[in-house]
Amino acid sequence: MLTTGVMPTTEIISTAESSSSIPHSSPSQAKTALRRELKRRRRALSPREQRAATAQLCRRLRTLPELLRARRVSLYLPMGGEIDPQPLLHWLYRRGVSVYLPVLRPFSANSLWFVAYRPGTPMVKNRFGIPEPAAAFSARRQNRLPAWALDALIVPLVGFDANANRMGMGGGFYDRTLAFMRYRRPAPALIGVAHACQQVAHLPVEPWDIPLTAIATDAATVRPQKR
Ligand SMILES: Nc1nc2c(c(=O)[nH]1)N(C=O)[C@@H](CNc1ccc(C(=O)N[C@@H](CCC(=O)O)C(=O)O)cc1)CN2
Ligand SMILES: Nc1ncnc2c1ncn2[C@@H]1O[C@H](COP(=O)(O)OP(=O)(O)OP(=O)(O)O)[C@@H](O)[C@H]1O
Repeated sequence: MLTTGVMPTTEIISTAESSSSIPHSSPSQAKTALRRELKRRRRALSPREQRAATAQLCRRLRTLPELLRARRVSLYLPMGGEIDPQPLLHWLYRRGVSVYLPVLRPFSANSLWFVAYRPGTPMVKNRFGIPEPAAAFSARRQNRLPAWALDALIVPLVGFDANANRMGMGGGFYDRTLAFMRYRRPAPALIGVAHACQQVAHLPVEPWDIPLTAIATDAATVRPQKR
């Protein structure tokens, strides 16, 4: 359901590109307005609503087969009202799963590395103010993995729809990092997570979008219909 009133859905859909090349155009006004509205919605949740949503989300994530069989998992540290996957950490550590965080890759615009996150990992804030493993720690090869070596990624979403299409922060970080998934198998499971209130009726599918395996919220699990 598109309850934002920011833009008619048809206008949002009409911004989808049909070409297979990856244009470096600025995002459409409709997409920018929708992103702003969805970020406002999640920031508007009270601390109590945030805590309840996080607990429900993590309960749901613990039942997903993709996470039950994963040995190497990435998650993220939340900002700006994002739903918090951190209660999952103890469950993962207890089961001997290796946990990784996304780190902004140096010398490679808008793409990510995944760096080991365990007790004692030295942390700094990145340019967006999000804590991430410190540069010297991330620089050591034994502390990091490329995305293809993970079994599952928990991916933060700004918006999603009933067909598990996603919208992120707009930097193209995850799409660039996961672009290999178009040709390389096996590929990690991609589990998008968001608050239920971040669902909209339809999102445009961009040529560079990498499809998610599933989306989990505090209220539901959404899987893409057969393509
Ligand atoms: N928690 C978290 N970590 C993450 C991501 C994310 O979406 N959430 N990312 C997913 O790609 C990557 C970082 N990408 C980002 C892309 C854009 C902005 C950004 O535009 N920030 C605004 C303020 C935030 C807001 O508008 O709410 C800014 O710095 O001005 C932040 C992170 C890796 N780590
Ligand atoms: N594989 C890629 N190679 C080059 N540019 C890319 C690639 N994927 C996405 N981009 C660029 O990134 C920009 C942001 O894309 P989009 O608006 O879809 O971000 P998003 O999916 O919301 O962000 P994120 O992936 O960080 O969650 C677009 O301008 C797009 O051209």
